[in-house]
Amino acid sequence: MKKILITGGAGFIGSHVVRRFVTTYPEYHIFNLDALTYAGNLENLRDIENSANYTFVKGDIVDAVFLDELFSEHDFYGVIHLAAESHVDRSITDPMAFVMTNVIGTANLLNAAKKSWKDNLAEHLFYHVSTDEVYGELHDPNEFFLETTKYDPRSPYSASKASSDHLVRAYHNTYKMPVVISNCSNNYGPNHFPEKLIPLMINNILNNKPLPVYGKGENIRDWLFVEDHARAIDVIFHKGKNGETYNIGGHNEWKNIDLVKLLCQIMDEKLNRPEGTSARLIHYVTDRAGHDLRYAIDATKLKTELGWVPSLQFAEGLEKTVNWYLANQEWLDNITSGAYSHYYEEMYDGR
Ligand SMILES: Cc1cn([C@H]2C[C@H](O)[C@@H](COP(=O)(O)OP(=O)(O)O[C@H]3O[C@H](C)C(=O)[C@H](O)[C@H]3O)O2)c(=O)[nH]c1=O
Repeated sequence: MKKILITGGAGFIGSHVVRRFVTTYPEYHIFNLDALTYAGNLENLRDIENSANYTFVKGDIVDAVFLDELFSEHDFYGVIHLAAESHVDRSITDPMAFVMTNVIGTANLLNAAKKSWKDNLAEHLFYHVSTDEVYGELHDPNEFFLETTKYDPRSPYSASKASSDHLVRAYHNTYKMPVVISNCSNNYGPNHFPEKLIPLMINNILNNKPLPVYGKGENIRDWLFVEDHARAIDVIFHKGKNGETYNIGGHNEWKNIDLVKLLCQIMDEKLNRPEGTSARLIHYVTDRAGHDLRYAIDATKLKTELGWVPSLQFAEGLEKTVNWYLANQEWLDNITSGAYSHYYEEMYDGR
């Protein structure tokens, strides 16, 4: 049985990747390593936690000694590295947390893998899951990020992810570690922590709280359903070429304000509220510092070389997402006011 280590598997994207691998590949044993910081939540994996091919390990990738011990205990065939601090706003107020986890943590993981795999390095794989934010921002509507686009990270978050991408490439070039990297656009779907735009808006609409739209709401993001991202990771892990980078995206660009208005409309329908009720909650607030204008990704390489395309239309994905939050209000309440609320209150100002 091949052992695979997935880091950050209790988080939003990580939990979807863990579920996909545990349920699709009984021939693998999946180890989910997660520090269970504020956004990691084992509730996300209740349905698969008793699977014979699944083990949860609590630990922090910043702890190099712990990682060395873990790698000496298990001969992992591969690593899929998703553990990261991911919220841009938090990176503006606390950049060092991002440097520690995203840069130092990734370096520790690469080192532990390199030491453990030294006798047969070529037979292993280190997969780094990254973001399209490393490419900076776009202004020309006809331009898209390509795998060859020069890195231009502009927030502490994206700079920390760019650094970790560079470290992974450095281990490939210097030590010949087999690696793949993917850079994905904005994800949405079930289990998304309600600090990010879509779940925050859903949560605030449910609770009749103001909907904070940064600046004029003109910034553009490309949205991809999280299960489509997990499927892309599966495809790249199995078929990606050693040393290559793959962009992943939904080809689904939305101005923030249009997306918020659409969510208001869907929520009014679902909650049987008169049309326009939720939209009245929209508040334009001070813009994010250094707010990137537009992210748009070209995922042609992934399509032509590995055959991946997104499976869900946005309308279908949003419908699924909203339905999930309505059916799982306890999950949301546990984070915002229940069992996990101290994290939410401490780390987030509760907008
Ligand atoms: C939370 C919030 C956000 N926004 C705006 C800011 C952005 O233009 C957009 C999406 O923000 P969010 O923080 O959800 O996501 P991004 O800053 O685009 O970054 C996300 O997508 C990339 C790919 C990652 O790699 C990040 O890890 C992930 O967090 O909505 C608002 O207007 N109001 C709000 O309350």
